Amino acid sequence: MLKFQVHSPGKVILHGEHAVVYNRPALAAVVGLGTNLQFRQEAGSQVASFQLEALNCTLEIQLADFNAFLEKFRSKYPVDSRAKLMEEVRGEVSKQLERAAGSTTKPHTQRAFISIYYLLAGAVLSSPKDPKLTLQTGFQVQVDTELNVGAGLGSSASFGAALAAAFLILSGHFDQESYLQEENQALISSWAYESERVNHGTPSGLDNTVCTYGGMLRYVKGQGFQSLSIQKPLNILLVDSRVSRSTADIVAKVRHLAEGFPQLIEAIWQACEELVTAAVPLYESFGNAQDDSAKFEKLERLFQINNDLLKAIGVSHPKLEQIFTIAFKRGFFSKLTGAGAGGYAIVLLPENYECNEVYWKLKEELESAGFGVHVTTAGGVGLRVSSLDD
Ligand SMILES: Nc1ncnc2c1ncn2[C@@H]1O[C@H](COP(=O)(O)OP(=O)(O)OP(=O)(O)O)[C@@H](O)[C@H]1O
Ligand SMILES: C[C@@](O)(CCO)CC(=O)[O-]
Repeated sequence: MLKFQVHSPGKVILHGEHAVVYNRPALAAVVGLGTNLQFRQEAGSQVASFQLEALNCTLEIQLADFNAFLEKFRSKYPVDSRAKLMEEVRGEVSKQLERAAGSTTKPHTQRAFISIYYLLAGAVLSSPKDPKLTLQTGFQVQVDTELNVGAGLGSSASFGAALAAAFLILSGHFDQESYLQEENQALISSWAYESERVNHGTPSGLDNTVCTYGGMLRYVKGQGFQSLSIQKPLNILLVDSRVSRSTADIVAKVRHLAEGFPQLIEAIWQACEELVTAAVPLYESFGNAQDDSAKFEKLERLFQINNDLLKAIGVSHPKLEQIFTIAFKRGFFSKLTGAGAGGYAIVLLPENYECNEVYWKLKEELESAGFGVHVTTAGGVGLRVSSLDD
């Protein structure tokens, strides 16, 4: 019986959030927090069951219903039509949820169920093993996460990448030994992107790419990415403003602003691009010299400029401003990350920050002001599959 686990990291955008939606480059990196998925096939079971800890719910799919759905889809559409598949899955899931719980299912749960059903059906329909593959053995999937959902750390892409890897292994696209091959990583990332599409209308593709491949990377929508060759991960403090918001809503508000003042906002995107260009060599050389303090100071300035540009497009929030002020007062530089209007801020931490008394004061002050604080690194490894003991 198939049994394995997947760890898929979350991400921070270091520079270029929002600008990336308008085809400008962004720099992003994985963080040391992520989603953990455990997959166990169960002999004799006819149910696929999903325990989603973050949403405090368990979702079930009866294999007989799922196989009937696949058969109907195959008879009506080309199996590689993702647009049709998403449409059909939305209909099927809302029927199933209505049957199970009336109309009481929360939006997060509904979206998670659509992602699960869509990615599972997509992986099985495109199986290289058998064009008529159906699921014969039930399984249990347990998903735990260290990422807050809807806070800018890419929980949806991390969740989608973990599901994609599990379902692609289940349907024979690759196995635990070959998932790191280039074409298999590209497949995981492309299905994680599909999961993102369930949540946002037009994601840039940045989040699923960085979660899958890891490290730190420069990304341009529609053009792919380049991995930065960093010497070592960067130390950062993630600060949770505890203000939740919807990425899709904020992206829509920024689009409205950009339509109202096209040249002005275009100039901001141009500045964001220059910022990424200036930042890349700094990140790539950081850590290769005895004394990095001059480079670190430049990075701090770039953090500040980037944050001010994001404030200019209206995606800050009074709680984020409070975080920036506390950090600045203690001599640290910070910026919002991701969509903004809440979610997380990142504070840049110097080498040996633990030996610095001011760091501990900063942490204490942020915590007593009610913010969630988590020290981590930016730029570690991407999605990993490993074996699972009982
Ligand atoms: N651990 C999880 N378990 C179940 N569903 C999850 C989990 N993490 C994310 N999701 C799904 O992702 C959706 C959240 O997506 P959203 O894009 O709003 O947040 P995010 O990815 O954390 O933020 P951002 O895209 O700004 O980084 C949820 O509605 C849910 O469907
Ligand atoms: C705001 C945004 O740039 C980042 C969200 O994490 C939107 C996107 O890239 O899709």
